Amino acid sequence: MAVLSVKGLCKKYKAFELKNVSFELRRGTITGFIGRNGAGKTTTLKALLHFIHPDSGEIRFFGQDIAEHELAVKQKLGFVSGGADYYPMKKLKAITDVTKRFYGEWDDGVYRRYMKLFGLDETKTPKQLSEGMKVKYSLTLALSHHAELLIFDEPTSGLDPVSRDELLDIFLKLVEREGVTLLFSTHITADLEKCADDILYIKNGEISADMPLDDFIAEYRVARFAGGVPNDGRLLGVKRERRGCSALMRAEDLPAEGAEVSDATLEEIMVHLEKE
Ligand SMILES: Nc1ncnc2c1ncn2[C@@H]1O[C@H](COP(=O)(O)OP(=O)(O)OP(=O)(O)O)[C@@H](O)[C@H]1O
Repeated sequence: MAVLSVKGLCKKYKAFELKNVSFELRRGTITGFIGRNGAGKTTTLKALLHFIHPDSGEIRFFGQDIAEHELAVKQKLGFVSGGADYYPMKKLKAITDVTKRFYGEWDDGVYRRYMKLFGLDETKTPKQLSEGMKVKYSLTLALSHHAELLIFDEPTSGLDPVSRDELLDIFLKLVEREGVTLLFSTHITADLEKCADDILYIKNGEISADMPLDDFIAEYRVARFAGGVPNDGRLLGVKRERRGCSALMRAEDLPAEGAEVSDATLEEIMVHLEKE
């Protein structure tokens, strides 16, 4: 049974549409949710959790339909989208006390451990925290009730490189030791190369790739040209570089004439594909 199964999720706004989004998450895996600004990542994540109401689609967490079992499902979930901006003038301790009442599996020991690790002080208010610290506090709340599935919207974007690395280590440990499943959106593709098993790639409201990260990366090569680019239909997303040009090629295609061909990073694949 999939930890999360999404079928035909649709949501229409005036100038944007989430089109028939379908995917599944396997237990004990990390999935990176990628796509350009405005591609529909936050809309998808919020619609999954019914923070916004989808127009149609079936969403099942742990085999249960969220529309029918919302409270039971949310007990087993940790969700973070942005920092703690609610109750800006309340002390963290007061916010924690309210939050923990909701969760049957709340674990004060785990909470204290993350508060200490992230250097958070309970006597402060969200207003007194930096953006990165607000995210860390939201993550602490999400990580303190033994959630089986964690869904985070850009959890690393406001963090310094050391904190980002620490957080990715936490993700890997949670998966390894507790079999937790994680879905998170990010623009920092290097983070995914460090920890993701699978990627989910959304383009203009539609899923354009859903597969193991290693397979996705293995599908492509980067071809670099010192001079002009040959007129070759197999070259994808040609772009100018400081010296010459580069393009993406499918790995099964023959190297283009005059090109220096190398493995592609996830960032290179995205940048070139988005030019198509
Ligand atoms: N409440 C809303 N009403 C109308 N349009 C909306 C609403 N919320 C989001 N949108 C539109 O939906 C589109 C997708 O937005 P979304 O926030 O899901 O993108 P994203 O992939 O998360 O982008 P980013 O990487 O910038 O966070 C955007 O064009 C946005 O303007």
